Amino acid sequence: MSGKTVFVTGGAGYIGSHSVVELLNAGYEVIAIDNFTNCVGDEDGTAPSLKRVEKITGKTITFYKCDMLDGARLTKIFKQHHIDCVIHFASMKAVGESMEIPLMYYKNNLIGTINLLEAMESVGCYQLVFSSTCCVYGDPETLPITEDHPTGNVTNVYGRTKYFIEEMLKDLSNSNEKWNIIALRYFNPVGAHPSGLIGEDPTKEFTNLMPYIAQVALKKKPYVTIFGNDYDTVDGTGVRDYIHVMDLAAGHVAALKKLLNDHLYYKTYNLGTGNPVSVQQLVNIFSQVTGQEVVYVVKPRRDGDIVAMYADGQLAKNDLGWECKFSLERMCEDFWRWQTMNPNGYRDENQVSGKSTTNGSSTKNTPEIISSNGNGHSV
Ligand SMILES: O=c1ccn([C@@H]2O[C@H](COP(=O)(O)OP(=O)(O)O[C@H]3O[C@H](CO)[C@H](O)[C@H](O)[C@H]3O)[C@@H](O)[C@H]2O)c(=O)[nH]1
Repeated sequence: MSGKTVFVTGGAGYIGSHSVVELLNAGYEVIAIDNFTNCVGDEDGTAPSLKRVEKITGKTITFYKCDMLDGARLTKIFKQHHIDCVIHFASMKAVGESMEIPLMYYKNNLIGTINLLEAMESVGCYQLVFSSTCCVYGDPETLPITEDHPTGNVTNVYGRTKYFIEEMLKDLSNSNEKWNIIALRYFNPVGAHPSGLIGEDPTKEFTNLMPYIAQVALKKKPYVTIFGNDYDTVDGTGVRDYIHVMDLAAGHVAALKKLLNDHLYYKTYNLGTGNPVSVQQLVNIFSQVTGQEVVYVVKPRRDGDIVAMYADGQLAKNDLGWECKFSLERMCEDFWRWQTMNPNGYRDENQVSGKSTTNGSSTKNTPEIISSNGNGHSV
């Protein structure tokens, strides 16, 4: 058991909540904050996702509803606890939206991070795992992508905020050798915890591929749009590296262990499977695994889309002793379980009761399973 206390920003969100499960299971104490921009929060300021995490793990989380733009409050929380290390997930993250309201993205992501770093400095906490993205590589010059691939040629504002933060963290680690920072560059996280109790529940429109496919399989949307089938790829559709969110979560625990054992100053790692998967392949596999019909329509390419991105994960494997365990089939299966048990995400009445987070209360949920024997097909 680690006995260390980890401060998790964006802890109630999709990747945050799954990582909190892994942290608790690894013996860490967790203090989490969230402002509920990307996830559902209860009216009393508690997080339904984290109540379910407590149910899954049988452990308790200290939670604060807190906006990272409120630097004074952040520092106050740091001064109230002994915090050994930080995992920083919180950010605005929708690529399309970032192009429409860039100032909001720069303000939230950059200033929020600066406030966090100042709060950490104020209590002498210098261990940080930062949630970055493969977006920092821009349109890749070579595949699979290694960590030394050039960064900065980013195609959207969201990715640029992450790139700027990476640069800032690098400067910080050069300025004071006490800093010990890992930036994890995620490829495309999908799937859900195998219990079906926690998963991705976007507060805004569904835009990412797997959540959209699931909405179609649930008959909540009529069809999936495949953005372009004339790329130079295996079947003409876009290629990505989908990674199970539980593998990603385990990657954070591995990174944290590394930080607590070694002084790295500043280091980046890719978290991906290295397995290239096309849009068409994902539609087909999702349909096969779930036995649901996934209707799709091919339309023109989406503006700004990159043709193909997948990771070289060797460095994380060697240094962190971490590798992906879950197959693409398992990603679909677990995502579908979450969706069918919670067709309205955390908004459903909640069947889960358990120990509550700070100020928490029990909630209920109504599972619903829609079945059909169809397969993926186009219209
Ligand atoms: O309805 C859809 C949605 C997506 N796609 C295609 O599916 C692939 C994946 O698209 P997503 O929108 O799911 O994901 P992106 O790769 O565009 O972006 C995601 O992964 C990035 C890293 O690669 C960032 O993390 C970003 O925040 C996150 O949204 C792309 O080829 C896209 O064109 C479709 O064909 N139809």
